[in-house]
Amino acid sequence: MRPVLSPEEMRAVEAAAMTSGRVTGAELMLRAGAGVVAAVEGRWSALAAGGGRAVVLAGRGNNGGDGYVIARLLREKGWSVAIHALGEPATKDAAAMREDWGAPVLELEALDGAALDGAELVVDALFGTGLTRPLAPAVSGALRLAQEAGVRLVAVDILSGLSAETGQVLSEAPFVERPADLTVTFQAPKLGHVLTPGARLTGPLEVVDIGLGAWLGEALEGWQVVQLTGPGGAQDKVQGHKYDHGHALVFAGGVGRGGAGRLAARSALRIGAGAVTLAPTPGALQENAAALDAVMLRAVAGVEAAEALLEDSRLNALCLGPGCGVARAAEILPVLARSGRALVLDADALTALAEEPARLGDAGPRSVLTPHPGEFARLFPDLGEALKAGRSKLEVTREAAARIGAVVLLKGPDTVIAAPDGRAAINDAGGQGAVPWLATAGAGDVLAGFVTGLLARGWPPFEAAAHATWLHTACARSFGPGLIAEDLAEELPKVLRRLASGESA
Ligand SMILES: NC(=O)C1=CN([C@@H]2O[C@H](COP(=O)(O)OP(=O)(O)OC[C@H]3O[C@@H](n4cnc5c(N)ncnc54)[C@H](O)[C@@H]3O)[C@@H](O)[C@H]2O)[C@@H](O)CC1
Ligand SMILES: [K+]
Repeated sequence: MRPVLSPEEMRAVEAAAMTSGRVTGAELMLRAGAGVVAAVEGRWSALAAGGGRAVVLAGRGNNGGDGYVIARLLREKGWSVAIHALGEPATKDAAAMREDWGAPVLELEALDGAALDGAELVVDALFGTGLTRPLAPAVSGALRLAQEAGVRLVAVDILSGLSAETGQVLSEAPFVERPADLTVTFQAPKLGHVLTPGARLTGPLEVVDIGLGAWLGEALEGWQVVQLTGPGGAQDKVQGHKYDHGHALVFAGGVGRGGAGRLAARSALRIGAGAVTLAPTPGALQENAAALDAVMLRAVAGVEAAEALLEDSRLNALCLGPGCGVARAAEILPVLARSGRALVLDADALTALAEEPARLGDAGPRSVLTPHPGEFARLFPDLGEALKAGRSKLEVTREAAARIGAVVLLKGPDTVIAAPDGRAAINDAGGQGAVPWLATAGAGDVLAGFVTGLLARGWPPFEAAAHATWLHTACARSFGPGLIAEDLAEELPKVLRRLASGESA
């Protein structure tokens, strides 16, 4: 796990550092520029010898200021460097760096194919965390030329055109969706690096320490967003009886509709719930019995049977939705909500909730809702619209969680998990660690089962949702292409074994 900052938080960190008097903006800019050059040399050792041709695209703000530093450092290493700038520097520090460059600067409009011909490196220092409006066509046009020339493209802080806040593309003209060959950011990743499409367009990301570590914690007391980069807690089961690890109850549907529930149930068992019971309709008991061994079975016809079953206080985590049927989910949901147990609501349970929005608050603080974007938009139509209109996925998920007082896990290549208190985690599976083969039928049922299993083991809802999400992608990554949902839970032991031995998952 590592912190992910909004542009505003990054500015607060920078301001705290400068207010302390221990570092100046110019010093930070010099460190940033030097960090980019070192990252380029580290990534492409052939470039470390210098002597190549580089084109630096510089904006008018401090991102451009970093560009002037990079240009000067490359020149000192024997590179031939041309700078194409959007205009005169508009900040004091950037102007000072332009001064230190001391050589002519070309206009951005003068960038053409000839200027890029034979170049080994294009440095994009047009806009960084300050981008708030769509790129003008002249700017995206210059970027497009560089992207289409096939020259190595290094983005300073963030690819220009990406919002560091939302990860959305901000551009008036169509934007070439070619990922940067390297993005070098400072001190900590920004939201725009982990939310899609930013995660994909960022390309490989390097985070350079520019000496702001001391102020990170101090300035960000309310800072609560993390990127899931590893397991979210200890894996080990402590010694004990099976019921010391909880007993999960997964509701399933009627005849011929048991697959999703079985996947969820098996996944809950694999992730370590001490016992798991599947509860289909009485008519579907036989077919489920034929397909299950370690997972136990109890038929539940409706409300009364559910209530009777929940008298068993060992059943401590419930899962409603996968393959359950909307009518059945709607009928049983109030019983489960009243029970106060930890509760995962997925699939048909979410559809049932969307049909009766007044019940959204019933879920309760120990619940986790796991919608995909379509379900999310049905549950929270205004937030779904806001998302479509470019509002941050992080913010809408947080708002949804705060509204209903439960954890919301909004799926996608950039799954966002938000707690009602504002904590949030982003699982970036859309960028470098992309696992496209995870988009397969039943994968969501497995995720619901993983969350349920961790809840049964006593994990708090936010941590359970975050950790399950991370393990889910780790399983997909470990299995690789050809994956079907059945493979996910079967891959889990291998992933857990690797984690236990300290290897990466
Ligand atoms: N925050 C920090 O601690 C550090 C920041 N540094 C650099 O400074 C950058 C941020 O600099 P700035 O805040 O000056 O912002 P930028 O250089 O990203 O943008 C410059 C200005 O352009 C304007 N603008 C926004 N969208 C526009 C558009 N579509 N067309 C035209 N103008 C637009 C904004 O007013 C913005 O302030 C970072 O990305 C990073 O590269 C580094 O120098 C080192 C330290
Ligand atoms: K940039």
